[in-house]
Parts: sequence; C-alpha cells; structure tokens
Amino acid sequence: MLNAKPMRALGAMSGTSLDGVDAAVVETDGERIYGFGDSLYRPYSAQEQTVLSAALGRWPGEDVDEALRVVQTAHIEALAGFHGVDLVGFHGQTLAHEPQGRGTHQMGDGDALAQALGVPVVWDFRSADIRFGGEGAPLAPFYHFACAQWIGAEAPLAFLNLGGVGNLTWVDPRKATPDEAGALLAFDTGPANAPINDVMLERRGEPFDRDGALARKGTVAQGALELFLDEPYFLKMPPKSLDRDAFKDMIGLVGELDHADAVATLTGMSAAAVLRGMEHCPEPPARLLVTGGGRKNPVLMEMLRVALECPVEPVEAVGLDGDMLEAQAFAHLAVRVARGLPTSCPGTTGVRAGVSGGTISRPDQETPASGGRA
Ligand SMILES: Nc1ncnc2c1ncn2[C@@H]1O[C@H](COP(=O)(O)OP(=O)(O)OP(=O)(O)O)[C@@H](O)[C@H]1O
Ligand SMILES: CC(=O)N[C@H]1[C@@H]2OC[C@@H](O2)[C@@H](O)[C@@H]1O[C@H](C)C(=O)O
Repeated sequence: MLNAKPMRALGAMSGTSLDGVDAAVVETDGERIYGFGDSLYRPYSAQEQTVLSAALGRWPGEDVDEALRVVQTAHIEALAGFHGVDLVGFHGQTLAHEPQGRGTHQMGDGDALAQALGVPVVWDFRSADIRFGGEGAPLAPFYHFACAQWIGAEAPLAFLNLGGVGNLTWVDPRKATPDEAGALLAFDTGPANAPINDVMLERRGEPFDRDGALARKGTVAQGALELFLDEPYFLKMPPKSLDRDAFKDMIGLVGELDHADAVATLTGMSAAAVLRGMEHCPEPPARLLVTGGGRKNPVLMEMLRVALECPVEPVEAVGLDGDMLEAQAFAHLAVRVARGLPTSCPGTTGVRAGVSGGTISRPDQETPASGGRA
C-alpha cells in the first residue's frame, strides 16, 4: 500500500448508554496513528435521553423524527466548533441491531451533517458488513490494531470496551495489517453497563452506579449469576454481536434482591461475561487494556483483576484516552473508508472477506480549513 498523507479526521460516537456525543480528532492515514487532537463531550439532557430511549428498537421508516432531531442537533453542536478538519466519521445512534434479521440501524443523517458542517462525512459504517454476511459489529477492532502499534506493543494484547454493551478485541501487533489472518479476533462479550444503569434508574432514580458504590455494599447472588451464564450466547463461538437490550431479561433475575445485591449481581454478570469471552483469545494476552465508562467502576475492574492472570488496566496506562477511544475509532475508520481500505474482516465481524463499510457524503461547498479547535 502506498503511503498516504495523514488526515485530520474528526470522529463522533453516540453510544448505547445514551449519555451523550463524544467527539475527537485523530491524525491518521487510516493505517497508522500520527497524533491526537482536541476532543469534546456533549451530554444529552434528561429530556433528550427520554426521547432517544423511547426510540430504541425502531427501524428506518418508523417514527423516529423527534429522536433524529435530537441526534442531528447534538452532533452539530458537538462538531461545529472543530476547525481544520478534513473528514468526519459519524457513527450515529444505534437504535436496533439484528445482524441475522432486519439488519442494523444507526440513526443519523450524514448528508445533512455534511451540509451543516461543510466537511465530507462518512457514515452508515455497519450496513455493508452485514450485507456481506458479517455481524456489523464490533468495528473498533481495526482502530485497536492501530492503537497497539501506536503504543509499540510487541506481544498479543487485548482491548476491552465496557460501554452499555461490552466488546473485546484480541490483537496480534506482530501482523502487518489488521485484516491479515490471525491479526484480530473480536466480538461483543455481553451486557456491561446497560443493565446496571437500567436498574439504578428504576430503583434509585440515578443514571448509573457511580464508582461502583452500591455494588460494593452488596453481594453477588451466585444462583442468578449461574442462570445468566446458561445463556446460549456464551457458548457461541465468535464472531458475535449484541443489541443493547438483548439481555434485558437478566434484570428479572435480580428482581427479588435488595438494591445493593441486585447491582452487585449485575456487576458480577458483566464481569463474568468478559471472563467467558477471554476464553476465546487465541493465546493469552500480555495485558488487558480497558476503555469505556466501565473502567471507572472499581468494583467491576476488581472482579476482572482477581480472575485474570494478566494485568487489567485502563487504557490511560498506555497514554490513550478511554473516554474518547470509540470516537477516535470512527475518525480512523472514516479515513479507511475514504481510502477504500477494509474496516472489518472475518476475525472481527465474521464478514465473508474484508469489507470497507460506510457511505461518504460531500457538502455542496466545503468550509476552508481554518485555525481553532483541533
Ligand atoms: N465513575 C463511574 N463509575 C461507574 N460507572 C461509570 C462511571 N463513569 C461512567 N460509568 C459507566 O459508563 C457508562 C458510559 O460508558 P460509555 O460512554 O463507554 O458507553 P457508550 O459509549 O455509550 O456505550 P457503547 O460502547 O456500548 O456504545 C455510564 O452509563 C456508566 O454506566
Ligand atoms: C450495533 C452497535 O452499535 N454496537 C456497538 C455497541 O456498543 C459496544 C458494542 O455494542 C459494539 O459492538 C458496538 O460499538 C463499538 C463502538 C464497535 O463497533 O466497536
């Protein structure tokens, strides 16, 4: 592959926990990371979250107008202050995900965003992968490969994202490219924060279990944990992916428990799902680097540490930003799409062969690069 000039790409991610939009700049040619730029978090208001929650499970053509307005407005507010950007990677808001059924729905209008920002926008990253037999997720693994090289890793390691859903990427940084056979194995581990958040909201009126404070006071109910681990998903070989609410029924398993035991048990379930996932690693990783909001939950992190032989650290241990890694991933992937490079491969989504997902929308008039944020 000829060397390409690095671009200043701006990625935007609105994740399954519906907390807000993360936006971050990466200098990248889609293969290597050259540096990081500015970043910004634009939270959704409680009212916006209510609108988005109500739209979960809906497909294109169903009643999503109000939710679409929330997503578009929040993204324009988050992204408009960045200048000197060559390309935007716009993930959108996942409302529904059925790779073997109706497909996947990342709500968002990349055309309108390109017009509003005056910058080309890459969006709809997941559909092409599903068309070619893949799960459509996870897609961050190609960026994890670039991160492994950026930090100079020489032995296989793993990245774990603890968002609403958990996903694990095993990386062999000795391979030349992410789509080389054996370079990556990735899949969703199971629910991570989503069920904890749902129960915290329902029982305590709080959006999440800050610092694992409630889980720490409770005890994991072993019976419920075992029932959870009987789910056929855990026996399935990767690649595999999940919808946010695929495990909604697990909340019923803790229905009879008091608040602290319920949250401790859901936290234990998230950790146990990761531990099951680790068994799929082709060889033991030298370390497990954790990104996403769950890395800030010390109870969850401790459950992983006591059960695993390798060090379990937040990605900050290697100088990466765990709040922005997914936004950066979609910046990096946008550049890959612009260059026609694959964004997924059999090891990451089960797609038949490497495929470059994403649609590029160009504005009628591009905004000249200028100074400012990023
Ligand atoms: N201090 C904290 N203590 C405990 N949990 C936390 C803390 N900070 C964040 N979290 C959890 O992390 C979640 C946000 O994580 P993140 O932003 O990675 O999710 P997401 O990107 O929306 O999800 P996904 O990766 O599934 O799309 C919060 O909803 C909360 O559950
Ligand atoms: C369909 C969808 O939006 N999936 C998300 C979700 O959130 C975490 C996990 O489930 C992962 O599969 C994916 O996001 C990350 C960014 C990914 O594609 O790598």
